[in-house]
Amino acid sequence: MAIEFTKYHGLGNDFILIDNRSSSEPVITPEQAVKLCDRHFGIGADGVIFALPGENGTDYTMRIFNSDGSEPEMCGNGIRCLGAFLADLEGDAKKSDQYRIHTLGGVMTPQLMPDGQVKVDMGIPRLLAGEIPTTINPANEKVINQPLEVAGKTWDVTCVNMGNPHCITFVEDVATIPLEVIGPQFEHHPVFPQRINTEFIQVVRPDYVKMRVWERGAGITLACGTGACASLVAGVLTQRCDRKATVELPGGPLLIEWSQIDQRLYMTGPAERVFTGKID
Ligand SMILES: N[C@@H](CCC[C@H](N)C(=O)O)C(=O)O
Repeated sequence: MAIEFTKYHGLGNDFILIDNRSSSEPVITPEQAVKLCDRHFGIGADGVIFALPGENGTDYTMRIFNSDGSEPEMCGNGIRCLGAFLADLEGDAKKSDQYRIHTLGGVMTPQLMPDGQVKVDMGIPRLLAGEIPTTINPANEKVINQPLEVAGKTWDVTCVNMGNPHCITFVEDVATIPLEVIGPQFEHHPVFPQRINTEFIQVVRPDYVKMRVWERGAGITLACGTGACASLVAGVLTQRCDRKATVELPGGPLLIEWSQIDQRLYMTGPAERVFTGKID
């Protein structure tokens, strides 16, 4: 059976999107996803995203496999791509510019903006150690500027769950961080029982930061939407950032706002269709 797919990216964080609306289980296994994501022997992507029927009164459900076949709860760049993909699939039948999407990390709401960007209500960040999850602190305490030994060095880390888990550390110069060496050591550190996404942040101004990321299950990527949101939260909690800032990633900028009114995170950025194809 041939399966149609569309390749999208959000700032170079790239995904294979599959119309899975006629079934509540992904039509591709995690093992097949690993093969499709391979950049030499497959299509090449950071993950495979499925558009499934909505659950609990939502419009649709998003599920995603990382390029290593693991299943994360959420993906920020991916949900912008999913919003654009759904609008394409619905075509003239589209009734709204906004979708309520069920994910394993909670309900997220991407909205297609008139300028082609996608703005997403990413929900309220969770900050307790037990919610990350991490054993750095007792389960009912936050993890803000806590020392963590990784690769023979002590890093001050702040942990934030944006549906998926993030560990943020602030550095002088992101360009000097040997991501491919220390990224895996953060990801597999025993204090993170479900592994971790790790963001290194250089604060240029309170409203402009540079970020590099090592993603759980995908390694170095050009952008991470949930990571950008988690990093802004960490920047506010440690008095380094304004509540609204541009996060500059290797693939380009995301605008992130942590609303004082409803305490929710809002992420605005692009979602680009690249090509369509068929998997035999
Ligand atoms: N790139 C994504 C995050 C994808 C999931 C992540 N690798 C995880 O395992 O949590 C984003 O844009 O948020």
